[in-house]
Amino acid sequence: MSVQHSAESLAGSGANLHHPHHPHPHHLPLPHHHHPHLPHHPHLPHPHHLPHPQLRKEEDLCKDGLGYGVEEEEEEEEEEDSEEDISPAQDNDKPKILLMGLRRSGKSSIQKVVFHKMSPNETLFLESTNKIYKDDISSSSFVHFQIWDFPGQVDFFDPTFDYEMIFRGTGALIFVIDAQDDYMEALGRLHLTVSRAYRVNPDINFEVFVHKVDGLSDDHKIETQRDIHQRANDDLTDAGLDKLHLSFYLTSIYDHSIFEAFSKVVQKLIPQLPTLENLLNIFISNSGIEKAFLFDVLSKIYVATDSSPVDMQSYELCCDMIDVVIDVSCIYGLKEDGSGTAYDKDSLAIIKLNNTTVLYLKEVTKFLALVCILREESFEKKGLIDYNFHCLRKAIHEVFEVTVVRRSCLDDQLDSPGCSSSAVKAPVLNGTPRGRM
Ligand SMILES: Nc1nc2c(ncn2[C@@H]2O[C@H](COP(=O)(O)OP(=O)(O)OP(=O)(O)O)[C@@H](O)[C@H]2O)c(=O)[nH]1
Repeated sequence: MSVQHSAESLAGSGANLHHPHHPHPHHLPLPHHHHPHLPHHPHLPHPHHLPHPQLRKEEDLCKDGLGYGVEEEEEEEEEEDSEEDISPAQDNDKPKILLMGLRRSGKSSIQKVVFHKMSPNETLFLESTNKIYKDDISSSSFVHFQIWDFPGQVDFFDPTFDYEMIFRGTGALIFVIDAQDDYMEALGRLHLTVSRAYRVNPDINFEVFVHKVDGLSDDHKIETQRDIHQRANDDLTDAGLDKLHLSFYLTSIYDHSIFEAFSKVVQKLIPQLPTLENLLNIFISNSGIEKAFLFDVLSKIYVATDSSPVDMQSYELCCDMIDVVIDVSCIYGLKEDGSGTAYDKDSLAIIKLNNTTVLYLKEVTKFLALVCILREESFEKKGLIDYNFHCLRKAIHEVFEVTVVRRSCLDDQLDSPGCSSSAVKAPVLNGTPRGRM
């Protein structure tokens, strides 16, 4: 059970509901901390089919005399839909994201803050990681992968460390550099790590988090990133690895930058991204919406957004909206005995800010929510928005249903005795053929 609510004038300016250096509201010890009530479920990806969303402009709706009537009729269908397991990957098909970097660079903190709702201040007490820690994100989230947190002192020359096996099944390698520390040693380690990984699997996405930038001034941040970028790329050029591409992000666990960076890392691993982006573009342009994000509710990673640029304030505002909705639902939406879920198919929230901005959140799947930012005038056409949302939701379900069908066909083929496994190509994730591990 969830709470539907509309809160007027929640934030003064409509932005920045929290200060970066204070614990974020979602880190306060509210009941959703571990999201115990978010449902649990299975998964899948790969659509190559763009469903026709049939979104409508206002005139079309009026012409047909459609609107809520149609929505109500189809509501029952939707209920069934939302019980289905729709998410991007099957167990065998989970991409791995590796977190590497020197000791104390912040790897475990990143993993705990983004995926386990740990408060940034609590990370001060994290103990050093001594062995590879594997975290399976799939049971509670749409984003479906394993994160492997490595100890800082990984030794590539240790014969018990089978780095070939590890890199072969990897979708993304995140290398964390402590920007508050002298980073020359980290750069040497970065070079060694990425060059080894690249030789084993050139399809890995190499992501460099220039981390702990909360302690740096804006100018210093940019200068540090430029310097690290330059040195890392020079090292690669000297080693003849010009084709190895590194992406850089300025991150901190004390603000939303770590969630934003992780969103971008994860998006590169979602094959349906262009389709989702396209659907969101059609949706916003037909509904008078300024910006729309498709969020993984648990992690607050945005799985997709329309193609207009993302500004940090809008992203933060939408993250805060998710926190508010889940917190209110946890407090007032559960049954007395604590049963029920804080996020379900009825989850819907509208928040009107006092600067004529409206925030609109609605459930899309068990794990995904659409969060939109729009102007008050556009919200007058709420019927149109609701109708178009209904079409968008259906299309998103179709995108992942197609994938489920494709996957199960592929599995049938692999299992059938007449079919040699070599006759069927291994599933490809972002160009990375993945063996079953
Ligand atoms: N200021 C600041 N400190 C951070 C940030 N992220 C992590 N830290 C701190 O950095 C310290 C080390 O963090 P860990 O997450 O344990 O580092 P690690 O890389 O996992 O360390 P090992 O397990 O030894 O490899 C902790 O005290 C964290 O609180 C950040 O964004 N900003």
